Amino acid sequence: MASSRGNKLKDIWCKTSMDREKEGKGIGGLVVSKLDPVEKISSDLCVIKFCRHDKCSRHGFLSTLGLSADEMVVLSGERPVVIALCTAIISRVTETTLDLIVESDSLPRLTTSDLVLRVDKYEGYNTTGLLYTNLARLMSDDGHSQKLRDLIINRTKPRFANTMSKGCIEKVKHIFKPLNKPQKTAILKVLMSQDYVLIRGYPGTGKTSTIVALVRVLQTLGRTVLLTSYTHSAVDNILLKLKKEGLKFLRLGRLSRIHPDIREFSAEKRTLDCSSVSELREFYKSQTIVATSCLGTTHPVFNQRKFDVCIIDEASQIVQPACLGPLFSAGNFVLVGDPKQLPPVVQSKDARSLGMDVSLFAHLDGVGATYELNLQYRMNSAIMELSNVLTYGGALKCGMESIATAKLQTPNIESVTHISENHPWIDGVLSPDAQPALFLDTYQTPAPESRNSSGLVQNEGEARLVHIILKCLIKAGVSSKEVGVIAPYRNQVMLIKQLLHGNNKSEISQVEVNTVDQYQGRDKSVIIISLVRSSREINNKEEELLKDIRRLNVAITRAKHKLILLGDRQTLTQYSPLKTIISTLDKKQAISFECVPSC
Ligand SMILES: Nc1ncnc2c1ncn2[C@@H]1O[C@H](COP(=O)(O)OP(=O)(O)OP(=O)(O)O)[C@@H](O)[C@H]1O
Repeated sequence: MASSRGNKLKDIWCKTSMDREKEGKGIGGLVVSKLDPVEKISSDLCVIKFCRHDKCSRHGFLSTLGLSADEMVVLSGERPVVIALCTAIISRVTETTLDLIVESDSLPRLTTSDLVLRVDKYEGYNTTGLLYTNLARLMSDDGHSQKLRDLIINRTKPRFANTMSKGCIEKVKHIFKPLNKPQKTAILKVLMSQDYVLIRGYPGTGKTSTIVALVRVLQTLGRTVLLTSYTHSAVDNILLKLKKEGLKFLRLGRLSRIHPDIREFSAEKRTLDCSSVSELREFYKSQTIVATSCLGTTHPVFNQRKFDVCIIDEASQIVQPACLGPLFSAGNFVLVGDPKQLPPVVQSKDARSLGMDVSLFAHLDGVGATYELNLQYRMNSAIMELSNVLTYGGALKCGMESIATAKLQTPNIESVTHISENHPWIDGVLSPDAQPALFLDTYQTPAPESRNSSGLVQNEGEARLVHIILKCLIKAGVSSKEVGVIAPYRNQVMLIKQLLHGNNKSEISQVEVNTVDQYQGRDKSVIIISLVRSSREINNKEEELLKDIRRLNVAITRAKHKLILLGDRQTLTQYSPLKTIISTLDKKQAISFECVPSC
């Protein structure tokens, strides 16, 4: 079903109107009728009468071509080609005319002289259809699309105003107070921007806090804001903080996808008092902060109005055609992300090799509008150092001394003593003077990788070791909510979960076990990473995950106070990112030692 719907949508782009007509799915060669072409039926809607173009070679009655009253259609230009000018409802089809109900705002686009049109049955949009629409809009003739083409395709240098008025700065001074210098600079640059700004936020550097401050600043200065991200949870993550700051906003999207604490701001709830179309229109026009997902920009409000600034969070994880959607609705845009963390998820290797996983952020990075947030408030200095060696070359810095020196708190460490008698290595992991970042080498341990019945790789020895470490951490007084386990392979995640969930009520079963992708944007006091591979055998797909610097960077930067990497040094040092990490830990005597999972 899904694929047939997708194919039908593709047909609007790929099939001629003649072909669509033969299938009963469209009519081409249409022009606005010269006789009574437009009838106004309300303040917002009108009926436009279409007929065949004089020179159209197709004959036969329009009423026999398969389209009928009340059906929804997409109107496009056939000559010149302009895909998806607007949607319309068929009001009447006669032998020679087709009457369509359209929003009055669309009228100027449809009544352009010499425009020959086609209509296609609207069969619902899926994501792919929307992505194609965004690309088609980028190619359209209007000034805004042309500006976006210049900036995105030609990578024209974005423009900035030279100064900002003192009055403006005075008005927002109080919002700037708690921010650090890079955060302030980034916001000032947005205020001076005439095209776009990229805010590259390293892990834990306060991207969300900066967005929240930026929205407050823009609102104080009377500018309108469109706030988006690819996922609903990322949008609501910021909205929850805006709500805390006492800001009012409009959240578009299906109620079921909106965080329960944000639903009071949904369009559904906030328009309850509107009793006419014009009241609704006024309501939507008056909102200064509107938030939705990137795919939610199909809402009619985006045809009616533009925003001063569009902010897209987690932009380095969004494929370009999806990221484009909100940009058509704002004069200026801000992308927030970090191309050195997870890229957009693109399953197809061919698509990746053609650049589908290059986000708009990564594409525009380096053109001259990137501002960095590099002061982080998450990791202690030992963990941060690993990320610097792997990725940031020393640019990542601690925002506060107390963060740099923070240690894992283990108030009941004495109760672990009897376990560490059997497992002396536990002392090296958990004692108060143990290193904050560790690599446990399982090379001489019974921890070989194996395959489950479906051939997926796993490592039972490592899973048992994770279990022992977790038991000790919890006994030592660390809350299970503050510990996270990461594995690169889903099967290992399952295996560890099964081991922990033996007793559903135990605290250990509350520990979160997941792949890296599920952890982006979050942190835990302790992170244990089970690296699984312990073999020279090569499997390309499995290798890809271990070679991926960005994935490893995200995994290690989730830990605030303690990071424990678990794996077979001989195997893992074949992969250059892991080799870098393991040799950095060696240099610092932050140990690589043998452990025996005998319990
Ligand atoms: N200027 C600042 N001074 C002190 N603390 C700050 C500052 N900016 C952010 N923080 C703190 O840093 C922590 C991380 O902030 P935030 O959640 O905004 O980061 P983030 O960059 O969105 O994180 P992620 O890397 O997970 O996306 C929060 O506890 C926040 O209060």
